[in-house]
Amino acid sequence: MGGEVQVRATTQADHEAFVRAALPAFGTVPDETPRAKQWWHALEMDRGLVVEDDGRLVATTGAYTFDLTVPGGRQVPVAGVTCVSVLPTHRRRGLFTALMRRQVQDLRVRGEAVAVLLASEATIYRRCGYGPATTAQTWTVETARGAFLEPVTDDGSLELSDRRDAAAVMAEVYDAWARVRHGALGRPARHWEAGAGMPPVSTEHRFVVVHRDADGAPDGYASYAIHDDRAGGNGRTLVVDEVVAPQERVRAVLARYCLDHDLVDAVRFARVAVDDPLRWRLADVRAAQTVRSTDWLWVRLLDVPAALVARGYTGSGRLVLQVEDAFCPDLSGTFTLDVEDGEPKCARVEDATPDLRLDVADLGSTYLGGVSFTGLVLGGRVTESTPGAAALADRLFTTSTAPLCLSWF
Ligand SMILES: CC(=O)SCCNC(=O)CCNC(=O)[C@H](O)C(C)(C)COP(=O)(O)OP(=O)(O)OC[C@H]1O[C@@H](n2cnc3c(N)ncnc32)[C@H](O)[C@@H]1OP(=O)(O)O
Repeated sequence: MGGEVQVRATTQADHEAFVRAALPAFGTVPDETPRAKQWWHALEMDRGLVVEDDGRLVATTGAYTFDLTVPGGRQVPVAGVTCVSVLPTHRRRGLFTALMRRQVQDLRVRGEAVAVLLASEATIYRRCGYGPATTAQTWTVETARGAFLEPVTDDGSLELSDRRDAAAVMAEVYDAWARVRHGALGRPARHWEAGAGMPPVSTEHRFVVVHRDADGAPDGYASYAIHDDRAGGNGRTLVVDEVVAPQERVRAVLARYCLDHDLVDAVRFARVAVDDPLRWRLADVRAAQTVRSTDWLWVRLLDVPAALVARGYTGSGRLVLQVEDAFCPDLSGTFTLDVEDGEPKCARVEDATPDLRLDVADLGSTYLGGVSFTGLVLGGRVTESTPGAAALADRLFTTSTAPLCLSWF
């Protein structure tokens, strides 16, 4: 293949070829993947893009239609970019770049102000304007050190179920949680139905303990499996995929259930926020060991004013932001952000002197309130032209709890 890279949109008829083209880049074989792990059944083929070489698909990308909960509580429609792949035989010829350019154009035409993704490598996506906006941690707590400082009061009840029987209740509780947690992505019904994702969305077996309030309404769940590695000297570990409950007290009840489980030496909590309050419940504040900490959701603003007015802020203030977007130069510009009692107005301006100069990827990092402007100034990413502008931006943008995304896509 030579000349300009030709990108074309997919249809449903491309589904099998798309999957067969995308999976080798990740080292996965479709025919050998158990049904419970076949996440590709929820792909939206009317949103896919591919490159062909001699009639064969050699590069792919797709997008899911999600809602993202932003600071202030609105749920904003976003593109969940996925399946970015180039066959190993066709790398470093600009196919990825061509796909991502076309995708950004398509998403803007659809009117999506924000795109998000989970990055396989941290070095790929900044060039396309994405910045890391949430962090996911994994904590291990030895059950012998897992006592709480104070008991958690509860007038509800717990019921043990599994992924198959509890799916409808999990979807309901998850939706209630996602509506109140900034950084959360909605989980469309077709993802649960197709088992598209990682546990507990995939249909692999999981124990699911459901919490019900005093009236019997479900208001929390924990999904987990127990790994037995006594032969390897590591004992039994209860591995929690997610503890989901809109109320923190109910999350604590579910965490207590996991820590009290019989015949378990340690509990591993996956997808935990950096500031998860579980740490403060524990009598031994060193008991929760962070065994992994990684960037999770990456954010790319496709329409700066629309994205900035979609979220809420804290207090009042005025900033002029000069945003550089090398990947989409026509999106570069200077914008005023006027916030009054948390409510924003944002406009593109031609002649204002900027308070902060930053790359669109860095604005993406700050969008959900989990990354501070001050940190980015100190790290050499953001230029502060007006003294105190980064501190003002932090007061406006930063949220009192860290954003959290539990989705895998
Ligand atoms: C949301 C998701 O789907 S995450 C999954 C991403 N996909 C994967 O990890 C699968 C394995 N990797 C791949 O399929 C490919 O290597 C891709 C998609 C990452 C890159 O595809 P390519 O077509 O080779 O990229 P392309 O030729 O457009 O490169 C553009 C630039 O990015 C750089 N680049 C490409 N891949 C990487 C990488 N993994 N790390 C750092 N830089 C990279 C190139 O060097 C090039 O830089 P330059 O413009 O300075 O010369």
